[in-house]
Amino acid sequence: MITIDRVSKTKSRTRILYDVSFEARPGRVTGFLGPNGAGKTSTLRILLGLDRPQSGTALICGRPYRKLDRPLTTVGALLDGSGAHRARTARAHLRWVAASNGLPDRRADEVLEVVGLTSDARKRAGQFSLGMSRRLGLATALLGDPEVLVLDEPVNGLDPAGMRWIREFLKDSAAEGRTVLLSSHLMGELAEIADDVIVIDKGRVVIQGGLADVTGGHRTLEDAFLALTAAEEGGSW
Ligand SMILES: Nc1ncnc2c1ncn2[C@@H]1O[C@H](COP(=O)(O)OP(=O)(O)OP(=O)(O)O)[C@@H](O)[C@H]1O
Repeated sequence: MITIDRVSKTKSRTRILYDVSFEARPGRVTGFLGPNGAGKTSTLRILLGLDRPQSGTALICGRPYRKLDRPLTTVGALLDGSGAHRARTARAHLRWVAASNGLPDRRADEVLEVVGLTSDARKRAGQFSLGMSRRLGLATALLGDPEVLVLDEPVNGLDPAGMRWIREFLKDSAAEGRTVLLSSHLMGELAEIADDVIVIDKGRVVIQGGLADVTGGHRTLEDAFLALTAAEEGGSW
């Protein structure tokens, strides 16, 4: 469960988040949708304890990230890149992260298998393609078998097969009872996978609810969003 309650943030004297509130529930894929610069990454960074809000709270399973002990066992996150040092092999990277969270070495091989990287375990992260790096990042997020997954633009730049793989993976994760929160600026992509949708624009949540409710009487989620924001300044989707 993820609970964001009236989170506000100012950066360089500019307000970038205004009382952002939403929930992401277990067993569901929640899509956090908005154009470039809407505030998605800023919100996720606060949720993951990488930044502090001026006001409001962001909780994972009822606690702020910083209060989780062995956080990897509660939440797995995928932000930019895989997080692995270029010179480290995939397996060495995973073993290192596992050890830092008190997890056994064998988890490295288990998660490599889950993401389909077993045959690349001895390759250095610097030799990985974008799709492989994304899989390695996901493997890292899964090390602690967390009940919550948070992913920032996980399909960005992936080829259709990679996109489909992540989509299926996240759906299966939610079906197993996990809370899955993913951000995207790709409405079509989110419409394929999300059960619930939160739309953010210029730092404010403009609508949230089940996918069908948010799409409402509109043909697509994109039409719904454009109608909501009256296509201010043309947007940048
Ligand atoms: N360090 C900073 N100083 C000032 N403004 C910032 C800073 N970091 C982010 N911002 C601003 O905050 C707003 C939200 O940025 P954020 O990266 O959260 O958006 P986003 O929805 O993730 O966008 P994208 O889809 O482009 O990744 C943007 O207007 C951005 O310019």
